[in-house]
Amino acid sequence: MVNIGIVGVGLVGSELLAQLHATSAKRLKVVGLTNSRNMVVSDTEYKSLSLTQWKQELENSSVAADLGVFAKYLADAPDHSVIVDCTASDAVSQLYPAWLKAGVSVVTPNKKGFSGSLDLYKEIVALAANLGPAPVDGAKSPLAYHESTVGAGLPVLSTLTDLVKTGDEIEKIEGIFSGTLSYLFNNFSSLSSSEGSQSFSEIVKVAKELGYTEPDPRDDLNGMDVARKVTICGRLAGLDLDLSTLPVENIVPGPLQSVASADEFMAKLPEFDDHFKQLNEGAKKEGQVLRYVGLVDVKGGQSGVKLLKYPASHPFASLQGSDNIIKFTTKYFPNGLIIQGAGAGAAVTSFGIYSDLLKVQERVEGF
Ligand SMILES: NC(=O)C1=CN([C@@H]2O[C@H](COP(=O)(O)OP(=O)(O)OC[C@H]3O[C@@H](n4cnc5c(N)ncnc54)[C@H](OP(=O)(O)O)[C@@H]3O)[C@@H](O)[C@H]2O)C=CC1
Ligand SMILES: N[C@@H](CC=O)C(=O)O
Repeated sequence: MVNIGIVGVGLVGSELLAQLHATSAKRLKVVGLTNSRNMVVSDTEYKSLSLTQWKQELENSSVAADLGVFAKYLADAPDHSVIVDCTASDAVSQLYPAWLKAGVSVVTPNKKGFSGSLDLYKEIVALAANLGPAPVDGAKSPLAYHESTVGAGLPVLSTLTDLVKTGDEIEKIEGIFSGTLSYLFNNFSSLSSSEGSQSFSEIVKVAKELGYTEPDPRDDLNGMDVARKVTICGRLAGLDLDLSTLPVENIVPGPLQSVASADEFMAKLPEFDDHFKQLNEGAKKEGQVLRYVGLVDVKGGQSGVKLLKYPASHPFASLQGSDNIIKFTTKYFPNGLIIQGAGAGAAVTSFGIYSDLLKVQERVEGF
């Protein structure tokens, strides 16, 4: 039996609990939940918390959130424990090394720990038995899985890891890595779209309502979400990519880059609809569409993130909905290995996290 503690029960964390409940996961047991205010943990016997009443129990809990106490509770469990970080918090990701050192595995869709400081990344890799050279010691070995940090539930990182481990040589990884920006430009910049269709700001609003955006949608439009995914893939492919030096095209209009809150940003975005309309019309006149792409250029050193134009015949031009498309060009796959599908939203993200939890459970229990 594997104990699970979930940090962050917003959109993605709640959906994960719903998926665990719907499938009555037999060898996974949720024993702790915390948001930034309150926490609940089970008793000393680590019984499962209620997967139907958890919201009320967390809201009514008189125990203040304390990630130190939360992690110790999980580390003290008789069976293997996993902390699932479903926040977008940098501060929470800084705690992964301490959790791993205490023997607790980490599963997360949070990109911060794997794309932030290279030192933190290398420390996590060195401590997790599945990522680095740490000795594997059966059920005690802590593991770290983060499939949902790139492409939500799409098998992007597991495929990349397998290619690297089996001796393939990655030349480049390119694609549309953002569900939000895919949805935005698929709907806004199509050669068949009629005049007077939805404005740019209206489509951003829908993407937010559909759960595709980051908690703060500026993190999507400023390119940082894609830059983080490019950094994560680049590091797995052997590059020491760093966000501070990666070229990133920020498409947030200048005057909106410094507004105080996400709400103010959303309220002012309609003032810039004409700016985006003109960009789109420029592309249309050339018979092209706009697409926001990321590139990991292992051989050529040109990794980065940009808004580019593509003709209708290009595969990026005909994507649907929030789909991501990621193409690996490698020694084994000189014509490309392509992964495509829904790349954002609570259901697919939680599917990726749940699959990672099953990998931990299979690895520590052997079935
Ligand atoms: N939406 C998607 O399609 C995808 C999302 N992701 C990632 O999933 C993660 C979660 O996203 P989402 O569910 O939309 O985010 P939400 O904003 O809906 O939820 C975040 C949760 O984290 C909690 N939280 C924040 N800081 C802390 C803290 N310091 N300690 C404890 N809890 C904290 C919040 O608590 P409180 O309410 O108290 O503030 C809230 O419960 C993000 O990292 C995102 O990038 C990854 C792939 C796809
Ligand atoms: N905001 C992100 C969510 C998944 O990582 C996106 O739009 O792709």
